[in-house]
Amino acid sequence: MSAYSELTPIIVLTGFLGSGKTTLLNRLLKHPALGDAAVLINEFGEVGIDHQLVEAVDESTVLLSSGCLCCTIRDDLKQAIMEIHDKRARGIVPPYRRVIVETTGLADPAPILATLMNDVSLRHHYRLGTIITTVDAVNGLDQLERQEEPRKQAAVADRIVLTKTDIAEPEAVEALRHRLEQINPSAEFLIGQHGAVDVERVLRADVYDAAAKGGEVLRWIEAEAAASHAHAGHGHDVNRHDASIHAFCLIHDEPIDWTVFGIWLTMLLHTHGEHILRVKGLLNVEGADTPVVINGVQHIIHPPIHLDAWPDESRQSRVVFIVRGLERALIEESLAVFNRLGGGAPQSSKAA
Ligand SMILES: Nc1nc2c(ncn2[C@@H]2O[C@H](COP(=O)(O)OP(=O)(O)OP(=O)(O)O)[C@@H](O)[C@H]2O)c(=O)[nH]1
Repeated sequence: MSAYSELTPIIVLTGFLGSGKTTLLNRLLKHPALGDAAVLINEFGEVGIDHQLVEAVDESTVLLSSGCLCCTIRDDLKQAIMEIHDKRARGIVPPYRRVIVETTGLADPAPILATLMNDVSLRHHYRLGTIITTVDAVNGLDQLERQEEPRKQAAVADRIVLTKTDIAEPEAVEALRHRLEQINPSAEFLIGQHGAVDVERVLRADVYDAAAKGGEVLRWIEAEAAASHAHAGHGHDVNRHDASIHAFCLIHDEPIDWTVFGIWLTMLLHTHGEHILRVKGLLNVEGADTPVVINGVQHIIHPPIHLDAWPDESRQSRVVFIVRGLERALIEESLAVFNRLGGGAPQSSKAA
């Protein structure tokens, strides 16, 4: 076994759906300390888009799209890290000094931490580093009340990065911070508008100390470690997530009319935003050579981003929805109406 100081730290970047993980990751990867980091990205649902939005995508970026990281963690995460480790040893990927794992927004962090802390083969070469949790200042308080995942994500954090403070009311930011301090008094708080954080502060003393987070966090991790021994190889725990949450992807081959699409999405989020936890897509827009990225979180649509190039060969538009208690058929029907009126929206859908 290597000396502790020689172990490669694994930074975990977590935070609820749409809270700004990928935005922050892109900023972190520009910092010299993290420029060579290996990155593992996990998405909820079959069709991943995030890895296409991380700017420094290369052989050191691995997409774990087979499901939710916290469910398949015992095999997939370990396997992905060991594969990249092996590639580093054989010179197939450039040497890296850190690994960053971006979880899904729906991740329960406990099994992830349990694996990174306790897996015998990982422990030979890796150690858990800083846990960074992004919390959306606009939707965060509501998400903390409604869902268990964001509460756990906040509770395990070393650093909590408050995002979207630029579009939130100052009183709302204060109330959110107060709630987060109750959940995790040991975390250091940072403001990270559009991912702009003090990276030195984020990385300082990157040794994870579960004991400092309070008894509850230790109990979660120990329970996961015990469950991992009891159920080795059992795979996905269907009860881990609220069964009313599901993801699907709409795909469209022809270029999309931007104005009509914008009206449809605005109306959809206005009416059903409470149930639309996340929508993100890569659009082939009429008259544009390169794709437009759209992002929505509940009732909010973020400004679209024009990419400089397509991330892959496909020129299809892809829009991923993660919804709670909303039927896919409802969105498809609304699309059908839209298509009859204006045309040009995604038509087919793929379950995830
Ligand atoms: N105004 C504002 N928008 C932000 C900020 N941070 C992120 N965003 C926007 O929020 C949207 C979602 O950001 P992402 O980085 O994709 O969020 P994520 O947590 O990776 O999303 P999932 O992987 O789907 O959970 C994007 O449109 C971002 O541009 C911020 O500080 N201020």
